[in-house]
Amino acid sequence: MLKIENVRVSYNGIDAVHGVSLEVSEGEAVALLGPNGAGKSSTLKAIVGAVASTGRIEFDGGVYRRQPDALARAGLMLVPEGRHLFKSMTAHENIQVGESARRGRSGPSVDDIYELFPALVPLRDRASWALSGGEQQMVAVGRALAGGPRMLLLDEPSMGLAPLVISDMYKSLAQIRDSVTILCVEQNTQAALKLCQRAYVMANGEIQLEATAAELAGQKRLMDSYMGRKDVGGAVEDKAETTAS
Ligand SMILES: Nc1ncnc2c1ncn2[C@@H]1O[C@H](COP(=O)(O)OP(=O)(O)OP(=O)(O)O)[C@@H](O)[C@H]1O
Repeated sequence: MLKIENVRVSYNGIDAVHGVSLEVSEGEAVALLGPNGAGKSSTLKAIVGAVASTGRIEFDGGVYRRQPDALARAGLMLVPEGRHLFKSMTAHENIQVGESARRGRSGPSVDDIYELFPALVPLRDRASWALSGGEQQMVAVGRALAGGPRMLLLDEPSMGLAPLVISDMYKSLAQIRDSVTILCVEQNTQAALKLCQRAYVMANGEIQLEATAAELAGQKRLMDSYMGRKDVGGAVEDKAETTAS
């Protein structure tokens, strides 16, 4: 469904993504893992045309080059890092904005979205700036889902959230996994490997490893070394998994 080949991104002449190729088939949930600065977000931004890039981006059989609107029309939607909600609009209005991008595609109704995120029901009329990080993340995912995506690109859905909130977010994502194809960028390897069937591990702007989630789940030491985590007296120091909201 999504195939990118030899994608390169550079900022002010400095390469951030060095020729990344990856593929996600329809119906799959795939993780793109890696430490800070690996180039994960830049790869997602290149896919949706939010940064200049070179290389080939194929979605649903069509080749796209710097055409963000065309990709959104084709049903590829990004939930960006930091959520980027319309802060003065309510939670409900943000979700309605998503619905207005549906363009005839089928997908979950607004009621379905409240069913997926019941915590949003009493908050629907609250301005988005007054929501917690976890609640804003629910609205951001709900807004993208309301657009009836065929594929969702999720950029660090766990970022800045407390462990229990991450767990709830990932339970909701597991509920939509069978109806939407997913590419999920994460530093929280545990959460992403539970959601996804397969993963790419990225470091220094390159894909270092591709494996099934089951293979990677059994390779904790290897994953920790890729993610730049160190063992502290037997307990693994993992900023991404312990950051509170
Ligand atoms: N707008 C920008 N201008 C200059 N350099 C940038 C810009 N955005 C990202 N970079 C650099 O590109 C490299 C890759 O960054 P990117 O955000 O893609 O990594 P990441 O793997 O998503 O990291 P994180 O998990 O910390 O978000 C980093 O060295 C970063 O400093």
